[in-house]
Amino acid sequence: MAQCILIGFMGSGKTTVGRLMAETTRTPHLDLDELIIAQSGQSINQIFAAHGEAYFRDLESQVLRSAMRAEGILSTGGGTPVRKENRDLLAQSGIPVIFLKASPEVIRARLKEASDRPLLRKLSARQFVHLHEEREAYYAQAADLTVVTNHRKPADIVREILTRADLLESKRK
Ligand SMILES: Nc1ncnc2c1ncn2[C@@H]1O[C@H](COP(=O)(O)OP(=O)(O)O)[C@@H](O)[C@H]1O
Ligand SMILES: O=C(O)C1=C[C@@H](OP(=O)(O)O)[C@@H](O)[C@H](O)C1
Ligand SMILES: [Mg+2]
Repeated sequence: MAQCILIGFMGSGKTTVGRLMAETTRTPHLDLDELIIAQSGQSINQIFAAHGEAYFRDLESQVLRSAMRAEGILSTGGGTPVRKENRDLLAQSGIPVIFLKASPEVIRARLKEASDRPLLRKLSARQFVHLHEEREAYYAQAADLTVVTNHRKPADIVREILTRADLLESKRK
């Protein structure tokens, strides 16, 4: 079973923090997007372009189910907790869920050059803020622990999560 699950908006740092946390604790890192890419042999952009978002979401739910059973730190995609089926899986898993929270301004700065987030490309500034607000409600609802990541180094964020090991352990018992 995964040690913990990281959730949060695109650019909140789930992949970066998950990778570093896995390295620090010498456990595997499981990243839903990377698993989907490996399984399908296509990039996230290619999957969205060739098959559409619904197809991607089906793959995501399928990969989530198996990744949760594996040992490691699990980084989800920003859209994972939007599906009720996925939220129910998270809630019933007994695995600690950590919400990496970042403001729209910080996220926009981090993802300014990113070309691998197909959902971002088509959003206006207003729509971006709206989507962020809408999704934060799902993240907050699913989280056992919320860590604000604005203007903090990944190593500092990992340290904070690891100081909460007691809380995280108690959920797994
Ligand atoms: N704490 C941080 N401070 C500054 N930049 C960060 C931080 N965490 C992530 N980034 C950068 O933001 C971008 C998105 O990070 P990523 O880990 O892919 O986020 P997510 O998986 O949540 O979409 C990357 O360029 C990454 O280097
Ligand atoms: O928020 C989303 O709906 C998505 C987030 C992405 O992952 P990151 O949150 O790791 O960027 C990736 O799964 C896909 O582009 C869709
Ligand atoms: Mg990611």
